[in-house]
Amino acid sequence: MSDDIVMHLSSNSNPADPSLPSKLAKLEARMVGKSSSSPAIQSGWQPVPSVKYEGVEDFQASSLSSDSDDDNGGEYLIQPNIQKRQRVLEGDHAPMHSAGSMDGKIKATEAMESRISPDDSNKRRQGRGRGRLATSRGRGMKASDLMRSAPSAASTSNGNIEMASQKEEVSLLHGRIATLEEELGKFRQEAFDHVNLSRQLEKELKDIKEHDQQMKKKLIKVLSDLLISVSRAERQEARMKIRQENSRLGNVTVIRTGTMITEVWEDGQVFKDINAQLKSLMEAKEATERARKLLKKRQSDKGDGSDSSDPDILLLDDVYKSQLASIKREEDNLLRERERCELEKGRLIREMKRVRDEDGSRFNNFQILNHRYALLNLLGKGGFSEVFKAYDLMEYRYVACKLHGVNAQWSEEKKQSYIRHAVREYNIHKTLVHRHIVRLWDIFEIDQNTFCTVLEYCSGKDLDAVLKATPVLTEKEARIVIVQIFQGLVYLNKRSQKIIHYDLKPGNVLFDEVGIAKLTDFGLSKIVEDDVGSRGMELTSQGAGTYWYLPPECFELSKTPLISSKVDVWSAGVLLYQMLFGRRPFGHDQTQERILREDTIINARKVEFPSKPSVSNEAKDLIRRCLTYNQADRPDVLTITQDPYISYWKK
Ligand SMILES: Nc1ncnc2c1ncn2[C@@H]1O[C@H](COP(=O)(O)OP(=O)(O)OP(=O)(O)O)[C@@H](O)[C@H]1O
Repeated sequence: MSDDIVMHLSSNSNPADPSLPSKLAKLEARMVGKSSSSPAIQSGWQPVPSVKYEGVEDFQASSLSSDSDDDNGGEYLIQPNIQKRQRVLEGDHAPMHSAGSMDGKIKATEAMESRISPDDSNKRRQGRGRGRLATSRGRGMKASDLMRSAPSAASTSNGNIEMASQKEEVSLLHGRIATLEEELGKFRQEAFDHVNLSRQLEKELKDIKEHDQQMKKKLIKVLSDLLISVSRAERQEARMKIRQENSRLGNVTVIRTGTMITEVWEDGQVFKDINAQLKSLMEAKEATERARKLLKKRQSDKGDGSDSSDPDILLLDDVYKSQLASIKREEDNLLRERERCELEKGRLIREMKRVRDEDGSRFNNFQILNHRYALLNLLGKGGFSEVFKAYDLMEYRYVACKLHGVNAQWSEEKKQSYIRHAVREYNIHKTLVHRHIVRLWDIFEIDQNTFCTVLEYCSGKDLDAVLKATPVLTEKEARIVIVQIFQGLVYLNKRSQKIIHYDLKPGNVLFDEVGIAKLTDFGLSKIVEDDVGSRGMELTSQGAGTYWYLPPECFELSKTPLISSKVDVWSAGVLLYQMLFGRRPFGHDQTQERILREDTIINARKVEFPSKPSVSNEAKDLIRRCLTYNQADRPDVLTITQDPYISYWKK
């Protein structure tokens, strides 16, 4: 039996359709009442070969179509079924009457329905059922017409058996339909439940999202409150420490001379104590030297040299000598202690300046910038900027917020030039991603005169602070730092767009919490354009930079200097020298102005090394190569980094 038949029956099994029971009743009545007097049986039935009666579908069609002409055509209705029955008995399996095959069809239909939505399948089933019904009727009409013209040859008993089997089959189908409808109902209920569940889940998701948002807000509030209270505590501690150090190391006092008020530094107790001890040592030294002189005089006054072996005199002389040696030792200790205190004093002065700058900053009250960066304490103040430690509330990490202030008094032209400069720096810096280069995360405007760049936070000191605290590093430490600096420079020179840093100095080398060195401040950097030849690019910002660290070509006045990565090689050489010897190779004690006036760098033809501390020849050779006076002879970044002293990590 085809799917269509199942559909057809299913559509007719609808209790709302009363026609099926009446049709069945009619069918039964015909079979019972008319079969014995059937003329077809009397005259003998002749099969009609041209009529195709294959399966129930056709039987259904003919039986359904026959309900309108039961008076004259009923006797023929069973004929095709006898024929079919004969075929079945003969082994023709084409028509699918058996319950087994019905079952198979129904199962296939169910399987199909399970793959499509119950509603859809139901609709389709009903639609197809109706369509097939109309078609079957059409075909049924033709069949019955033909049958009317054909003589019937079936016996009554055969007809009864056939009818009984049809009835059974119909009731079976009714049962099936009822099961299917029941299942359909279940599917519908399930679908309804799923829709409800998905609505409920959607609502729950929305609630969770809202809750998440609220929690996030709370978290940010708790986090920033916590950060603020830690920062407040740090501020208090810093000020308390300064007060303690002030009495020990010194403080700023105000001196009034007429109408002029000047601030001067007054040393603290530790310096007074050391100086007093040095003074008394000096006095003791002088007294001992005086006594020794007297002894010598007594010896020479006698003139006969007889006392030269006088044990008393010999002993006294040794006592004086030993006393002088002891005084010298103490003096040396005190001088070393004073030097150490001087370094502490320097640190205190910088910290006092930082705190003063922090108190004077308009950003000192823990603002949250750009709804994201919680400003904490001031790290330091540069020429036109303040750098604050901050916390990124979105990425959950510390950052350094550099606040660039454009002076409101500046002319519009100067403001624009400054902003252009900063944006240029940002555009260069933001593309740099390397372990030895400070990352630039973000830039945004705060108000008309202020904008902020957000940098990777380096919690260690910068190299300038390190060298102020410990002017001479061991060679091993110095080498580790310079190797990292060169690695950063190699990165800048291996990009498709090469960059000259141009402002390498201790203040622009930062350290993170685990001591990794990173280059920062690309404010004076130059992008080396593709068309620049091997001789270098024009230096358009002559005069900028820190002169102790710049090579001779940057001071060329007769023509526009041509520069290359060799500028950074020179600066790195100066840095290595300074780390090893505690001073810069050229113009160490000179001011920037004096370096220019006296052409210090223009005359820096040969580098000299102090005898102390002792440094390896490899280090000295590298410094000499970096500080090659003639730019043409000086190696560039990629060449100098082949030096074994720098490439030692490859061993
Ligand atoms: N990314 C950072 N992480 C931690 N500290 C930083 C960071 N950037 C700068 N600082 C610190 O902030 C202070 C000021 O930095 P800034 O670069 O403004 O100073 P500068 O180099 O002295 O000034 P200028 O750029 O005007 O020469 C310095 O002490 C520096 O160590």
